[in-house]
Amino acid sequence: MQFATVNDVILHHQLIGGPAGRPVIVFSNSLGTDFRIWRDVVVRLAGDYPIVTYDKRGHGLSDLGQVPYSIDDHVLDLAALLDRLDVRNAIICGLSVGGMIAQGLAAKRPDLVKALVLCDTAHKIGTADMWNARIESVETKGIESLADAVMERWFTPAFRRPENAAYHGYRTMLTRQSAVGYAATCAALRDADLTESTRNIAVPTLCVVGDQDGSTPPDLVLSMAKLIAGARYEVIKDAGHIPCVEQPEMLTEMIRAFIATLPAGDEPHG
Ligand SMILES: O=C(O)CCC(=O)CC(=O)O
Repeated sequence: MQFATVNDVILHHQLIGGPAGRPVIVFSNSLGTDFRIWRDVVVRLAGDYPIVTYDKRGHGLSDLGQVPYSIDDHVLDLAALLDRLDVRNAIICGLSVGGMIAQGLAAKRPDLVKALVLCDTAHKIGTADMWNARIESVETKGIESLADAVMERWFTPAFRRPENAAYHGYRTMLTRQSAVGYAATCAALRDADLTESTRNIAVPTLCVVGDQDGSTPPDLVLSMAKLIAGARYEVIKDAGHIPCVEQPEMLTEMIRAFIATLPAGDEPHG
């Protein structure tokens, strides 16, 4: 099954089976991307763990739904998708807005969350003025008008070489997203301040960030890690905002090492 209707939107997703008794790893992606950004991490983990990837509403092949969105809309979508797939007690790995969705899920549906990997994200990202300016640009001039500036935050200069086909491919991924879904998710980011609920996160948590992240820099991610009791904090060298694309091997190793520290539990999935 690749498409499921939850909360009145069709969500594009993928469930890759894995050995029984292993926790499911769920990946939630960032603003302006779809679940293909996780590919190079997923291929390294597939076979060892069941894996769920999905396109949040307004992105990839998922529906737009009612706009604008709140973080709760995205959180409730993921909760409903995991209920539909009969996944509980999962490791939720979220990048940027996907990491805010992961934090929100841990607060709202702790039964679904065994542990968190919070990647290049924070409890609060940007300011209202910044998001309102971004929404206005997207609505009046389209995503293309922002794309070069976004690429500078997402990727290191080494990745942005003109001859790097992957760089052009991910730029195309950004510009082909729905401008309406992108702006609606900017509104969700603008309105989200998870400081209080993130302070109460009680599951094992790994916080990671690219050393050259221009969207959620290391200091910001560290400030989130400090809110969460016992959280680990790791910096990935030679990566911008999207280490699953730029340094998938390093990120996968960090995820594996983190999972090795987790207690075994009851991890059913359908
Ligand atoms: O990537 C996200 O989900 C939000 C943070 C952001 O603004 C990314 C960007 O710099 O475009």
